[in-house]
Amino acid sequence: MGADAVLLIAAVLTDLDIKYFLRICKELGLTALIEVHDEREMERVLAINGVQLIGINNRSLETFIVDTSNTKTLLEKHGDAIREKGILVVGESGLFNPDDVAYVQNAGVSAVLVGESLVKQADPGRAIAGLFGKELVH
Ligand SMILES: O=P(O)(O)OC[C@@H](O)[C@@H](O)c1c[nH]c2ccccc12
Repeated sequence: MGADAVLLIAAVLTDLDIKYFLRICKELGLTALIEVHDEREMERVLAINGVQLIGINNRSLETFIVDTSNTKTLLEKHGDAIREKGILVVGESGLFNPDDVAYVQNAGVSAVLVGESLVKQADPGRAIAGLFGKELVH
């Protein structure tokens, strides 16, 4: 047992903190998912070397307002730079159905981070399949 990855939230870390944590992660063999919510955070994180995974949080951690178009807006602006660097993007928060997942996928994410819509359901396997528009056959 143990952790495979850590979440580094750009909103609460300085650039120096992020660089320092990235070095520690590398040393420990941990993958760092660096989370951004807005343009400024995205620009800060793109300027840091060695970033492999960026999570775009659709939820503001200040207001808790969720807006999935945040992923689209940030990828429209920074998608080229992200692809050039070979960074993978995770779409985070507010994803409840296959349409939501397809929307962030079309915007350019390679993975999704889902909480609420899965934890509220009794059968997690079925719930994950449902999120991708598939039915689980037991
Ligand atoms: O429950 P949701 O809307 O599916 O969101 C999951 C996840 O993105 C969210 O829990 C999260 C992502 N980054 C965070 C930082 C702090 C607290 C919570 C989060």
